[in-house]
Amino acid sequence: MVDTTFLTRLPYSEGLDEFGMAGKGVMVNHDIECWKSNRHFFNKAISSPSFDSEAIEWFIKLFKELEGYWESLVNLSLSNDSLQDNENNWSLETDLFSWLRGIMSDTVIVLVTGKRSYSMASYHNSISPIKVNYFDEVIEDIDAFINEIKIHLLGTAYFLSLGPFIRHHVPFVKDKVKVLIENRDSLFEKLDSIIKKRRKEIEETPISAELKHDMLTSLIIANTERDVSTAKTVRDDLLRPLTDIEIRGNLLDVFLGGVGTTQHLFSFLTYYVCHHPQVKQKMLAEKDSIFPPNIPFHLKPEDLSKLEYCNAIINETGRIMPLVNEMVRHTNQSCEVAGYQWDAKTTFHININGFHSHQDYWSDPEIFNPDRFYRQNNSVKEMHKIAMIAFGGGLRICPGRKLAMIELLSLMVLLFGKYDVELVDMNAPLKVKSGVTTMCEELPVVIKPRIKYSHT
Ligand code: HEM
Repeated sequence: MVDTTFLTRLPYSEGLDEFGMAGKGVMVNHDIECWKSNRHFFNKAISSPSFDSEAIEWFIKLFKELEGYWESLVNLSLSNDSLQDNENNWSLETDLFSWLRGIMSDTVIVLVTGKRSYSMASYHNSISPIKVNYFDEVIEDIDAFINEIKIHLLGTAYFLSLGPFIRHHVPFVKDKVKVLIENRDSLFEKLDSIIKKRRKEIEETPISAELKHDMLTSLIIANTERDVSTAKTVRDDLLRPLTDIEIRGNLLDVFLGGVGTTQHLFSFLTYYVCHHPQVKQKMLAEKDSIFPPNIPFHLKPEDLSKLEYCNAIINETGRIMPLVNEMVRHTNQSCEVAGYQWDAKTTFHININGFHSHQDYWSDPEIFNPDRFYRQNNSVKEMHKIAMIAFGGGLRICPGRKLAMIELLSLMVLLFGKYDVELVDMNAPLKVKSGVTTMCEELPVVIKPRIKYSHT
């Protein structure tokens, strides 16, 4: 029997109801039965082996596209002849953080919707006099969309913590809330339009024809005659097709959870790796031993698990610089925690950084040391299981962690394997903003080809 004492993240909130989030999707869904069925479909849609392969394939394609933009920027500063002569001798100073926003957003959007967005192209066009053309994008004005997601995520706090009178009548607050509601409407309209178009495409596809593997298609066909999957992890009465509003809730959550997170974590990782040359060396040695330089390779899901040290670097980055600062749980029944009795309807705010820097679990917790997670014995693994909660824990653990690891490991292989990445200013502190989450703001780097590396 599963212990459901701490299954709820937040209690019902009339503010979240007004913001269109209460009882929808997975992230802030207070209704356990509804959460269970949404989470079941969410997990199913993003955890199939074909989804993992597709994630890597798209990531490789999008990384190639990114290299094309860098090449175009380098070409602007070198004549064609000198570029030919110096194929391995150019350098590009650029904001890696902005490119990461592009590649991570474009990856999640294509995997979720099955259609392209052009966030990297849009960033390229904003900094280069040479513009690239793109067409057939699933979301017009991708920058506005990504901004709307960020505003919605940060704006949730207003609806959670302020009562209706303050939200709608107090000067300044009411103006901010009005902007947030307009932002919500614009965001929901875009999501609804994506769902409606895909529903129509599916309806027009003959029953005998194979459908795409993207998350949106999986959510639309779930428990309909088109659903070929038999995997069940919830009670039969919860297995019913999802409504468009429920699908919108899931799409919103995958974008809220999946668009910015890996971008920030990879920025932190790059910063720490650049400040620890011995870690960088060990990381490159591992990569080169699995994918030798100058021998073409094609990344596959099973290759990623061989990258034990790269995995350890990601874990250590998530430990020392957790992206999400609080894990929240609300309980509807009285309980005992840490030797104290707690009444029903208590909300617990768990300080993730407190766990990650606790002296009982970690020696020298302020030191960046991926070896803590490298080739651990079982007792260390068990100890770290409760002390390391970068992706949360229990039944509400992050459902996107596998996709996040695929993106992060693939990028480590492709970027650091092929390019030498250095910070522009080694003395500059990492520029971050911290609230419920810690977000990177920029990461100026110099990128050069790794001399002995040839293209794959
Ligand atoms: C480095 C990347 C990421 C980090 C560090 C991260 C971290 C977290 C954390 C700490 C939680 C709270 C878990 C808990 O309360 O126990 C969470 C929940 C969640 N994450 Fe992630 N996440 C990442 C990437 C992603 C991605 C790529 C997606 C989508 C594909 C995603 C979707 C979600 C969703 C939907 C939830 C709510 C789950 C629920 O309440 O059932 N996350 N994440």
